[in-house]
Amino acid sequence: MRIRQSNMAALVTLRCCSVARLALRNTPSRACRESTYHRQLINNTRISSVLSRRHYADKQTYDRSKPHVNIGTIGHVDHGKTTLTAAITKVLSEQGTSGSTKFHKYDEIDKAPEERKRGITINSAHVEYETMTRHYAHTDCPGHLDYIKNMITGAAQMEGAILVVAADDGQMPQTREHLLLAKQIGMEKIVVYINKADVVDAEVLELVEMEMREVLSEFGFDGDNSPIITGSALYAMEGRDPKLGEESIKALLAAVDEYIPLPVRELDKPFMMPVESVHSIPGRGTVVTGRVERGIIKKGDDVEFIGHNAKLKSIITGIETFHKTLGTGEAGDQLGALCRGLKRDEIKRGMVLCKPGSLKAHQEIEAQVYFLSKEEGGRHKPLTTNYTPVMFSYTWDTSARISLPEDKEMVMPGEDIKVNMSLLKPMVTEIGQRFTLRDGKITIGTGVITSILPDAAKTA
Ligand SMILES: Nc1nc2c(ncn2[C@@H]2O[C@H](COP(=O)(O)OP(=O)(O)OP(=O)(O)O)[C@@H](O)[C@H]2O)c(=O)[nH]1
Ligand SMILES: [Mg+2]
Repeated sequence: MRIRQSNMAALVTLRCCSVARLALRNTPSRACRESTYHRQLINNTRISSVLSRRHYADKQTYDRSKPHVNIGTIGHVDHGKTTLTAAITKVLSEQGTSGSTKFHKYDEIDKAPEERKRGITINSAHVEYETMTRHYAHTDCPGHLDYIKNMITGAAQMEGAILVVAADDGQMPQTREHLLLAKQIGMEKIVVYINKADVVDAEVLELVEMEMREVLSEFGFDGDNSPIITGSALYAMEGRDPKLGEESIKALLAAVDEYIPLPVRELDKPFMMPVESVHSIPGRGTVVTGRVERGIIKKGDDVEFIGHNAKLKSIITGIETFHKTLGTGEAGDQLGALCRGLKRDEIKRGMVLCKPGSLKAHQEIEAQVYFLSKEEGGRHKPLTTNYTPVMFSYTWDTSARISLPEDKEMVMPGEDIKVNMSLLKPMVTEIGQRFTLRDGKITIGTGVITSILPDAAKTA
C-alpha cells in the first residue's frame, strides 16, 4: 500500500516537474553483447562489499541492537559525494563512542575506473557505519549513470538520502534528476549538505541554501523544514578547521538521525529478495546478494528462485551482511545468502528469491503508466499499440509490449494512461509494483502494476 501511494505521488510529482532528463546511455543490453566468458570473468573478480571470500573465514556476528536504515549520497557529479562518504566514516570511526564504524578511504569507496568497465552491474559502494542510535548502510555510486540505474531498479533502495550540493555551483542538472528519482522511488525525507563551504563566502552560502529549499519544494519535499547543513567534507578529511570540517559532519549525522524516519519493515510478510548479483565462493557454494524486500530468512529455510523462465528450489545454508554472519536476515538488510545445490550459472540477476509458493511470475499485466514529456526527457512522438519498450522492475528487465485501450489510438508524451502490457518472459510481478520503461538510451515512462490479468496469467 505504502509503495502504491508513493508511486501515485511520484506520478503526480513527475507531471509537475519542468526538467526530468533520465537518459541512460549505458543500458544493460550493452552488457548482453559481452561474451559469456567475459561476464563470468567479471563476476568472478567482483568482490561485493556485502560479502567477500576473505570475510567468510573471519566471522563476527551482526549486532542488531540498533535500528538499520539504508541511505546514500546523491547529487551532481563532482559535488563531493564520495569525499563526504569517506568523511562520515572518518569522523564516526574517530569518535569511538558509536560502535564499529570503520574508516573507508576515498579510494576504497570510489572504485569507478575499473568497475565501470563492466557496464552490467550497478556499481555502488555499500559502506556501513553507526551513529549513537542507528546502523546505516550507505550507498555511494561512482558516476551519474550508476545513480540512475541504482535508483530506478531499486538495487540498493535508499530510504533516505543526503543530497550533496557544492556551494560554488549550487543546483545543477543532476541535482534535479536525483531529486526527481528520489521522489519516484518513494523517498520522503532528504537532508542537504552544502559542501565546499571553504571556497565561498557566507553570502553565497545563504543564497545556495535558499535555492535548495526552493528546489526541494519544487520536487515535492518539505523545503521549509528539511535540514540543510553547511560544511567542507574535504576539511573534515584533512582535519582542518573543525567548524567547517568535523563539526559539520557531526551536525549532518545528527540531522540524518533525527530527520530520516525509521522505515516500516514488512517483517510479517513471506520472505522475498530480488537477486542483485550471484557469486561463486570456492569451497562454499553459490551466494546471491540483494536487499531483502520483506519478511525474514534464516539458515535452513527452504527457498525458491523465480523468474527468467525458471523456478529453482534451494535451502539457505548461510547468511552474511557486511562481512558478518547473520542468524536471521530481515526486510531492509543488504545480505548475501549461501544457497545449497545450485550452480552460479543457474541463478540470474533479476530472479526473485522467496519463500516457496509465495510468489509467481506473470507475463500479462495491467498498469497505470505515465509517459514522460519531451521536456522531461521522454519521447518526442506519440506511441501506439504494440510499442515495445524495456521494462525495469526490482532487479529485472525485459521487453514489454504495450496495448492501449481499444478507444485510444495513441498516447502523447506527458499523458498518463491505463494500459495492458505483455512481457517477453514471465517475471515476478505483483499489484502495486513500481517499474520504469526505457527505450534505447532514454527513460520514457514510469508506472505501477494495477492488475495481473487473470485470463493470461502464466506461472514460471
Ligand atoms: N574545496 C573543496 N573541494 C572538495 C570538497 N569536497 C570534495 N572536494 C573535491 O571535489 C572533487 C570531487 O569530489 P568527489 O567526492 O569525488 O565528488 P563526487 O560527487 O563523488 O563525484 P562523482 O562520484 O564523480 O559524481 C574532488 O577533487 C574533491 O577533492 C570540499 O569540501 N571542498
Ligand atoms: Mg563519487
